Amino acid sequence: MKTSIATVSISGELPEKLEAIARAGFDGVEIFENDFLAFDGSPADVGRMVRDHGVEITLFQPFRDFEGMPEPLRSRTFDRAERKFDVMQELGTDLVLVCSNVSPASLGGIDRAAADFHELGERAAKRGLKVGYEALAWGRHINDHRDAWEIVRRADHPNIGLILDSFHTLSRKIDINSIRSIPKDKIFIVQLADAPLIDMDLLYWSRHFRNMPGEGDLPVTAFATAVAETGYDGYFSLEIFNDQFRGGSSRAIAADGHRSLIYLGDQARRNPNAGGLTVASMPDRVSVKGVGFVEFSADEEDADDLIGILRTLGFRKVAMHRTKTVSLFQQGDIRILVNTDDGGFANSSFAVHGTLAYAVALVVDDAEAALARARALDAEPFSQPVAEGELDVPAIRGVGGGLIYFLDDKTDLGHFSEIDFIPFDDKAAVQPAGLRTVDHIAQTVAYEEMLTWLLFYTSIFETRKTPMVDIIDPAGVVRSQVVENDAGTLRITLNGAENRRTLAGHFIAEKFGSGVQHLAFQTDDIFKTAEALRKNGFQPLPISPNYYDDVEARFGLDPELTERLKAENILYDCDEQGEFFQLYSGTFGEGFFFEIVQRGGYRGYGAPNAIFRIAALKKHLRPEGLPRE
Ligand SMILES: O=C(O)c1ccc(O)c(O)c1
Ligand SMILES: [Mg+2]
Repeated sequence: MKTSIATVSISGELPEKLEAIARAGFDGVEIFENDFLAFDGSPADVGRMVRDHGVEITLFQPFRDFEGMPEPLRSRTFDRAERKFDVMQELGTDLVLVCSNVSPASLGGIDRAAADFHELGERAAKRGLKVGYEALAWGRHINDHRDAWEIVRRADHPNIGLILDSFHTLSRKIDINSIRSIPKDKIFIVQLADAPLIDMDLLYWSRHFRNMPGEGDLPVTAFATAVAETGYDGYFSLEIFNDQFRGGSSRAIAADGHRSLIYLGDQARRNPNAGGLTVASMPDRVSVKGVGFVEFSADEEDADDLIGILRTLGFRKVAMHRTKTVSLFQQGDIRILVNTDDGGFANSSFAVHGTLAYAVALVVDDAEAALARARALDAEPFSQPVAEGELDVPAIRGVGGGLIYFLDDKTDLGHFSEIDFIPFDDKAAVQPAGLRTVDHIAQTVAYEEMLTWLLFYTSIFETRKTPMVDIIDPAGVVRSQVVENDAGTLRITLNGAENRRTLAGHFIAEKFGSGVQHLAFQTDDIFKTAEALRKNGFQPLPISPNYYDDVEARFGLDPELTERLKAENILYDCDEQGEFFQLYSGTFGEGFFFEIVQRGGYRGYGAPNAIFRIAALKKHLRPEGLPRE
């Protein structure tokens, strides 16, 4: 399998697009005619520029409204084709994509179209060129790859073949089994695109909402697997028309595209019938058994405040790092590191972002295998010098440039807190509050980054994403989507902020980037926890009394329970599986906070309560309101 992407998929002028495409590691690029027309250089210049990057031109496209034209239009389309053949030869590519005719002037008829293609094949052959025919989902007569294939079959010419495009097939729910019987040498190239399921006009959906395989809801992997079952092992080429991508970062979008194809190839290769696909093998998606620790970088002053909150939450300092000023706090299975060291990555992170939970350690079966999987999926590895005798924990860069460490029990990594740390006897009088484990980690990102990180987490880790929900902030909408595993041992909520007046938007603006905005811990008894917290001097986030009237009526709660919830500022929700209780801290710094949850079998995250707690958090952060700009 070789990877390619169409220039239309990313933002910028042609040179910037090509730079980003080459840097992301693609083998090939489809040159879109408009990108080429808008560029000042000659076709030969473009061809040279592509090849200088070590990339191949996979095809030139699109050639429109060709087949089935009545005279005199028919002669003119052939003349047009000859002109494009000239350009292709100058560019240095031998394949052109002809998409099915949408012109009202075009005539139907499989044999008429086949005859046109036969003649085009003859002309192309004279120049050593090839023509691939693709059915647009909205083509006037041909809108199904099965019909396009029948035309190609009847054209019966070695220089005429089929181009498959997952969007056109899957958007129309065409049976992908029909692909399996197409001879592989008649499939000239395969284009891939995913899309979110939205009920709208096919053309509009295709031209504005496509996204990378794995980012949307279409069964693109099954499609690619059906293609691979023919024995096809050529290019899989991304052709992504997306308004947001066109305006986004060319490098980031190209990198996402490359990751999406690597992931798709890995999934397809695992199907025994698609074994002919040449894809490097890599370890399985990483199964996460839990959160090993969360590490904050801070200066002394912020660290004092943070440690103050941790103590009221019932955490005790149990160890000190041997060589760095890092303290380890623990409660139940939850470990929090507070790093105030004046060197190393933590310190650089602090210099840029201020106090922040900049690193998360995940416990996996095999840390080296996890790192290998992540690297195969283009994640950036991280390491820094460690003192003699200390552990060099495998790590990658994650959201906002922060770190994800991998710990396992099969090596010394499982004993990091004994190897790198010295026990500490905490004399502070704190009541343990029954906090057992990390329930979820909430990361706030810019809205445009949501798909990037969803793809990052779902491709590297054994997780799934839940549907997106809108969280209403008094100053705007924040989109929220969860990445989680079945066991509930990894739950990450991603919140995409569109403007800086929302709590989430304010956080990333003030922190100079994306990062962990809150940490949620689990307790088995929220009321007992609340009582212990009170004794520790914990200040819960005050919730409006109006909320409790509403919640009592909405769920038909026993008034006595409502009173207890209200007294402790606990929020309530439930689903078919069970009840859910939430208790929040106030904000720390520019909008970071802690959450405590009790979940029976409840699967969600209390989204219906978000509007109330956001209003309360904002009031806590800035009683006078966030700045208006
Ligand atoms: O939207 C279009 O017109 C268009 C053009 C060429 C393609 O390959 C395609 O999938 C769509
Ligand atoms: Mg296409």
